[in-house]
Amino acid sequence: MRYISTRGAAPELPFDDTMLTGLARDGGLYVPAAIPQLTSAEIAALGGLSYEDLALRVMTPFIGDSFGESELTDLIARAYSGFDHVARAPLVQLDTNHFLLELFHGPTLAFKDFAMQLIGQLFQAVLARRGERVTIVGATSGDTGSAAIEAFRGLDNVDVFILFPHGRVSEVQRRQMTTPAEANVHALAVDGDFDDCQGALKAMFNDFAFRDEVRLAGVNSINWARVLAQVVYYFSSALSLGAPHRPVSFTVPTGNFGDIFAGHVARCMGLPIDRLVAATNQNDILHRCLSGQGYHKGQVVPSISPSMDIQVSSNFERALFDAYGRDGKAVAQLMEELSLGGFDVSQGALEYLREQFDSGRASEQETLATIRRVREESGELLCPHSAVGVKVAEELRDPDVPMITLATAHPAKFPDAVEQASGIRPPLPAHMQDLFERPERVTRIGNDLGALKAHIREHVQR
Ligand SMILES: Cc1ncc(COP(=O)(O)O)c(C=O)c1O
Ligand SMILES: N[C@@H](CCOP(=O)(O)O)C(=O)O
Repeated sequence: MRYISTRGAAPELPFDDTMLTGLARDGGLYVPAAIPQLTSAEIAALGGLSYEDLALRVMTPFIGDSFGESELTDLIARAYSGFDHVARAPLVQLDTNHFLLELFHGPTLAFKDFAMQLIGQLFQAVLARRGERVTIVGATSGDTGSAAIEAFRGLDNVDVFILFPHGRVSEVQRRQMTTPAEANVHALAVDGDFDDCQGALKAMFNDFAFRDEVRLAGVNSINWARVLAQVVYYFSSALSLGAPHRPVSFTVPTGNFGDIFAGHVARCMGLPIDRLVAATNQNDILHRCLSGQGYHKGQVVPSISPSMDIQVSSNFERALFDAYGRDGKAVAQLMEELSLGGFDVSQGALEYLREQFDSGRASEQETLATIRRVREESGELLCPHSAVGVKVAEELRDPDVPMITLATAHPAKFPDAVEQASGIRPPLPAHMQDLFERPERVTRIGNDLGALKAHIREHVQR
């Protein structure tokens, strides 16, 4: 399996190099040169497997010979051993034909653990094999950062620097990032929003001298391995509800477009998915774009679902690559226009995108009302991101097709919003009970690329 860049001007790579490289050297994102296909009979044969066995079967065609089967089996087993639910991604029923896919049973209580716990294992295996070390820099609106720190804390051959927007993550999220004591963990509170953090990260990748000097690696969904690991739970949940004999739909709380893009990949592999719905909060650039209004940046507005407070949605580039017939030059041109404020999508590309993705948005009041109502009606306590998903799913779903809404985080990560909506303050699980007593270690830093690079150079362990 070879990987190519969405901007068409970077070297093709195998899976392991793609994973270590992160952003392609032409500024694009890596995607498989061709998506592996499964027949209906092959999908049916995946029914009843454990999550780990399913992960092996779904991911192997993308990984090629970068890892042997027994090594990969072992790494997958280690990745998911810290989850607190034997099904890893259990489904619960909310209503007739409406299901919630609980993706928050990993160590940091968000869907990011599915990919990050695995990537932690894959990185360690490749770095040990090659005798290399890397500097991971990540941008986060709250959940990627804590998941990355959890996956890489204490490793000898990795430093991890996490850029998060100061004052714009929940207190639980912040403490998850600032309380680990390991010397290789560096939490940086940036005076800016998530787009500033992600912009700085991409600029670091595009500065080849810096990139090569610190041996920069990325674990945001820039990294194809992140998207790949997330494809698995689309299969596990659809199989539970009768795939491939019965199509299902998904609604995905969306910000950086990585999670829903994983659903798109599952569908391209042959999983019968009827609708893939992107649900946004008031930062609704994706919903506006899919509604035909072009992709034009505005200000990021803080919300009660802070992990989705994003305007420049990184993985949308992967969808645009497909929408523009895999024309890297066309995508590079669009990204150039985006750096100046935005772009209009051509008619043909828009038709493709609208065939693949539906969309909707939830306001702050609608999100709060959904948390309250779902709690009363079903007993399920939603985090605000999952509530955005449920609200949009209820609006758009076809009653005859099972709808699966992704519950992307545990409500205890956002206790203020959940309490405001429901009157219930969700307790942290046992392993995080003392989170508020642990000492914090964080560097406040300006939204300044030079200062960020200087800080990383100074603190990286050589
Ligand atoms: C809890 C939560 N829900 C939803 C999202 C949006 O996911 P994506 O950025 O993959 O669209 C995020 C951030 O990624 C998140 O942390
Ligand atoms: N919501 C994310 C933003 C970064 O997304 P990623 O999937 O590209 O890592 C977060 O919680 O940090």
